[in-house]
Amino acid sequence: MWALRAAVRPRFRLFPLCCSRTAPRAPAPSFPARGLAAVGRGGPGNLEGPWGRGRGLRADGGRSCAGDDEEEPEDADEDAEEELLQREPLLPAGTQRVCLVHPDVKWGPRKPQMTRAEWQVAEATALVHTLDGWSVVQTMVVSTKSPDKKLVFGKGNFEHLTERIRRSPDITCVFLNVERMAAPTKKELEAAWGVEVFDRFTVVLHIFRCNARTKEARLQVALAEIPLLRSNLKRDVAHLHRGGSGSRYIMGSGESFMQVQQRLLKEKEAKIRKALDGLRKKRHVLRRQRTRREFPVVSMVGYTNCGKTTLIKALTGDTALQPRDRLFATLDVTAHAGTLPSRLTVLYVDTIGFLSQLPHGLIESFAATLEDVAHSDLIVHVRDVSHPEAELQKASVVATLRGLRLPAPLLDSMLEVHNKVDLVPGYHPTEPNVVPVSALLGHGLQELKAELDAAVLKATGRQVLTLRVRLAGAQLSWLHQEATVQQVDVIPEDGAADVRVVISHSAYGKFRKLFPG
Ligand SMILES: Nc1nc2c(ncn2[C@@H]2O[C@H](COP(=O)(O)OP(=O)(O)OP(=O)(O)O)[C@@H](O)[C@H]2O)c(=O)[nH]1
Ligand SMILES: [Mg+2]
Repeated sequence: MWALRAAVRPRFRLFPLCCSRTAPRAPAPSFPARGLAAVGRGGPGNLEGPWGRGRGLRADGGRSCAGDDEEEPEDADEDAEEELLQREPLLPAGTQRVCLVHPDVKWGPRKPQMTRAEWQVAEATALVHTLDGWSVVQTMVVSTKSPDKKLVFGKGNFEHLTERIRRSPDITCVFLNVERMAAPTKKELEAAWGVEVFDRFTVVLHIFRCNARTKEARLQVALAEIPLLRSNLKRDVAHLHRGGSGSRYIMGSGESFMQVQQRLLKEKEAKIRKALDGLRKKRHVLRRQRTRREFPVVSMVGYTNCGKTTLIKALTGDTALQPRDRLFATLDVTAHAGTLPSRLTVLYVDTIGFLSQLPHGLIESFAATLEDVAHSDLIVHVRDVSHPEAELQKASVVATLRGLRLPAPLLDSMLEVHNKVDLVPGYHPTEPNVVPVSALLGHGLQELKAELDAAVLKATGRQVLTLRVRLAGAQLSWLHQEATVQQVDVIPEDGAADVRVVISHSAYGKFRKLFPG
């Protein structure tokens, strides 16, 4: 920063010490984005709000996921919401030795673009290892022309695969690396292989369940699960009918078992949407308050595990942030206050990471959370340039952002950060306008902060001005309140001061009106 101080004239000088717009002196605590109103109550160094409470969860309706505490319901609404979150486990408990089966589509319209089977397998393996007690004991990459067919593979390959799985007693389940598996496919594969079979949707959903902390994130996961419950319902009803144990009509209601279950599911979906709507309204109110306080918001987006949380931690010094070497470590959108060289306080929003072929329903369910990205002043796209599939990851993130229909100026002004350069000796970005950093080692952070400063000032229409104010009046304290005071040079003989401020257009307009001349 303090190049600014070097430019000071040899006069008596004051630096702002306690204004609400200056840097928090202690590292600011993190807080869920929906709790941003707290900023308005005492500045970012003095946040209060729900982030201090244990944000535990019962993620799978019975078995709590590692590291979670129970969250106390506060009122009847919360009780009802808790009830919506009680669900059957998606995946079996305990240690699992997984056989990863990857259908390799080498030709045709379903062939994945820009990627190779080995990286898809590596990503699927990383997903499995995210689950406590789960490990991949065998990996089988099997060619197929038509992954949409009921048995996914051609006859010969399928028989060969079945024999290999059947001959391996150490395998406890199979992860079939397809986006979604139809219920009849799952049933037939399980019958043939003699173990449970899961698709990417179920595995990712389970990880989401385990990692979601806030009520909103948990409800969003519950909403994303509805299609899965629907297809399970069809399977269960077919099973009941075949077993002859399901009565076709529920006594007196005139509804079949299937209709009752579907109705209940519809009601559940409506309740979840309503609860989410309530949270969304709260979020809107809080966002309005935040806009009034005019803290610029910088959203960090990027592929999962690229280092978003680590970078925010490095930029803010927020020790509450816990980066982890696992996919989807962050599921709750949280905001963290930091200071730029101009002394401007900004809020960095940590977001859920993206994944190529992330099931659509999941992204849609998280659209409300991602609304914060749409309402930010600047988007920073963090990339892991040490990753062999860095280009594919970039394409996947950009495509997802486009799908969110963000305002064009926001997409156009996006800043790209190349992270983990410490893992690529001699790294030099080939593209212009990108900032190379190592969030872990703290390399390149000053350059990044300078870029962020310029981009935030531009995006928010703020300007750096030097204003002459009278010391006797209220101008100086008004500027401390409504702008970011960078420097005050007192001119004793005039009873005045030259004040350098970062000020928004609207605040400057108010200043001129309040203190004409
Ligand atoms: N070597 C190196 N590792 C890094 C760097 N930045 C982050 N990491 C590591 O990458 C892993 C993931 O970091 P996170 O900050 O949790 O990544 P994220 O993008 O927030 O991940 P999700 O929340 O899961 O999407 C952690 O093990 C970090 O220590 C870096 O600059 N260099
Ligand atoms: Mg994270």
